[in-house]
Amino acid sequence: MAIEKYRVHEVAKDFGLSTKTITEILTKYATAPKNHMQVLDDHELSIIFDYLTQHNQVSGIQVIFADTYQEKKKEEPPAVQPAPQSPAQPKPQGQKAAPKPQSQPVQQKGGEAPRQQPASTQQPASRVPQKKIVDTRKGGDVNLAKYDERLEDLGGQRGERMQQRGGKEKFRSNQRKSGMTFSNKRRQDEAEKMRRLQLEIAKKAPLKVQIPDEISVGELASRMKKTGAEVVKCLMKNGIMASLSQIIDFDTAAIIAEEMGCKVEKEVVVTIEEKLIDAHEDRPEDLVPRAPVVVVMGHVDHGKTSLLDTIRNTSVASGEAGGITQHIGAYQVQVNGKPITFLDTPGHEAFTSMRARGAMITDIAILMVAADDGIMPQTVESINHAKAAGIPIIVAINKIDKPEANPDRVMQQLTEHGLVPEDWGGETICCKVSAKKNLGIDNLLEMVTLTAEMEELRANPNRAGQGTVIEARLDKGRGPVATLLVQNGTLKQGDIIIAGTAVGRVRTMLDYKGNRLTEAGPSVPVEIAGLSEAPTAGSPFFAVADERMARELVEQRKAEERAKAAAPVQKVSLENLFDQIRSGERKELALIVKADVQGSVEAVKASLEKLSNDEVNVRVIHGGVGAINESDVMLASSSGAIIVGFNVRPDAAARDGAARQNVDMRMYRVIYDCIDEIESAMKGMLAPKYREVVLGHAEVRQTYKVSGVGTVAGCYVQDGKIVRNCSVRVVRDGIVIHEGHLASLKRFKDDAKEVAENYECGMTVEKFNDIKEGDIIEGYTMEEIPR
Ligand SMILES: Nc1nc2c(ncn2[C@@H]2O[C@H](COP(=O)(O)OP(=O)(O)OP(=O)(O)O)[C@@H](O)[C@H]2O)c(=O)[nH]1
Repeated sequence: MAIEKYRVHEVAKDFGLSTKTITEILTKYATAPKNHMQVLDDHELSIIFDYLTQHNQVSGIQVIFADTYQEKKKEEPPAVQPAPQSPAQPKPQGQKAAPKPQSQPVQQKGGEAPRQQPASTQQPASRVPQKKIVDTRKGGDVNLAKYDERLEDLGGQRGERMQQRGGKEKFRSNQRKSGMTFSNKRRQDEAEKMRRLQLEIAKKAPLKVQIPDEISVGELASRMKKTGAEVVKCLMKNGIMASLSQIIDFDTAAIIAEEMGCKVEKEVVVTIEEKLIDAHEDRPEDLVPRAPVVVVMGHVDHGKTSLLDTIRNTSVASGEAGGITQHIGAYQVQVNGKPITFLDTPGHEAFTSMRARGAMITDIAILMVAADDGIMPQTVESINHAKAAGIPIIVAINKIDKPEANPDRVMQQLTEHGLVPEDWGGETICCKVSAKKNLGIDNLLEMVTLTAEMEELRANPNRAGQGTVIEARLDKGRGPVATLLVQNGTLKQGDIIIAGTAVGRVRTMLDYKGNRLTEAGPSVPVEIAGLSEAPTAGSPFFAVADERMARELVEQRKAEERAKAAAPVQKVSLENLFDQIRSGERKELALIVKADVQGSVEAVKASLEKLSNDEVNVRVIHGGVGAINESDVMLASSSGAIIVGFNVRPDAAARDGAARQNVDMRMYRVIYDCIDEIESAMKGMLAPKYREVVLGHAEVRQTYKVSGVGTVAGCYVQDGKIVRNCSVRVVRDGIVIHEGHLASLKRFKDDAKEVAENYECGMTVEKFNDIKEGDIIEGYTMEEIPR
């Protein structure tokens, strides 16, 4: 900005004062100017203006405005008519310079220089005696902006007047310089200063960076407006070696960003799911009691189905004889006016398979134990499944009508599994019932309602319905049909729902009896039609407001599913155990132990649990005798457990399930090996160099004793292949009875290198002759694991 010069003599001239007066003011209040040509700075000018203002007071600000107003009015007629400005104002004549209202009024005659006027610092005050007391600018607290505005106004008016009155060109140019230009300049100066200051502040204020949960180093650098090298260097300073493409977590990124002078804000990414699905927490005052959801578990033939049938049939009003026609996988009964929802899918498999998918739908488990049979392997499984889910167990000791029933023995056995009956001072409710004869069922149901009351099960019926898919199928006439359990809110006919990868409107809604419903509240099971496809059991469903967005979410889920299928991830394995412990992800190592004899189960369980240390707790969530089955795999999958087998093998379904669900199964023959391996894995010292690769299985169909050779097994290769010299194990009823090598492999009379699936062959096992018909010979090799 060009700064115009304003000299002593120009100031004097503009104010109609002598150079001497100005010089005197400056000498008194600042430094004396060298001569009349000296350029004055802002400070000096302020002093002069202040001084003149103080010594040329007006009676009120309105006087000035009144003057201005009147003067303007007067200017309207073409003839220049000096008019009395105010009674106090001296009358100027003709083209004489107008008096300055707030400063020195100057009386000039003709072209006479104002300098000729005798002037002193005292003089102006005496010349405007009528204009009194308006001084707002005393002391250092000067409002410059206001001051400038006044000055500009005055200057502007005077310039205008001068022009009107044919004032000199020179005067006008001075006027511009002194009044208008000067104040504009000052104002611009101020504005410029302000802008610079703001810029400076903005520069100094820390840069705000938004950081998501995970961010690549390169992206972080660009968000912080820094170079990648600077960020990498800062990371290294903090002991983190990371390349530009490496992903770092929010905490690390935040530390780095703060260290580099940025202000960190967490970037919240709102997904379609978050936008679409109402997941707000209910306020306690909105919650009302809801019916408990009960599942019946137990060993085969202990009476689960009979119990469910009895409960269902007795609950049906006599008028509805003929029972329930519509079977929808869940039903509700009323006990003393209180509803109980039963999942009509007996067995823990269904229960655990849902839990494996993250669906926690049951509140209470009824454990059926036949009084004549006692606790059996599946009873133990059921106990452990319910315990893993953390739900209360009510024991129904069934078949008490049988003469051989021995409920006390059952109770004794229960204590061995951590369920101490109430009668014996424990907390487990045990009810003696007969499902067949309908004995004690009422009491059992009452116990269920009591337990439910203790659990304080609540839900909010006044929100959009949500819950879990219990089962779904494709009906020929009705299309995809799903049984849903509403867990919170109220599901209404016509609602748009999304369940896993299925979406659609609730076209029809039926209760378990087949009656049409228009709405269903919490804990109510319903069968609905109207979905685009049959959703998977265990999928959560939600009633949503926006169908288009719901369809978009379904597409997204389908794409995610495809991507997941392409890249399976191992949930927990001995290989990744240490990493998970180190990263704090895992605080507990859950194990399922299966062995050939109960003694081994107990021994292994005790030894493994002793491995617990400060960082990780080792817990055997289930132990049992026999081959590893699908149920074990499901429990492992839903609980994030590793399966440990001793002298047992997984059956075909378990093998498939484990492969599908990435469950780690470890087989051992010696307890010591198992303890050693798990201990090493926990310390991160596991160095498994070899992995077992199962080649195939052959069933022994016939055996021949050949003298000098031993027992020859005539086999049929069921799957895979058997290769000569491969390692084999002989498995009888799921239990490994021998491990060794093949001694010979023949097709008819010839030696064979390998025998493929569906072919017969003869084989002998090195140093083992106790082969029997029905044994399974599993061929395997050890393969090096690339590290
Ligand atoms: N005496 C007597 N028999 C019963 C009782 N409850 C069930 N049974 C019988 O026990 C057998 C098995 O009963 P289910 O209800 O099918 O047993 P489950 O546990 O559902 O069996 P799975 O479905 O095979 O797992 C049937 O023959 C029933 O009649 C009972 O209270 N008393």
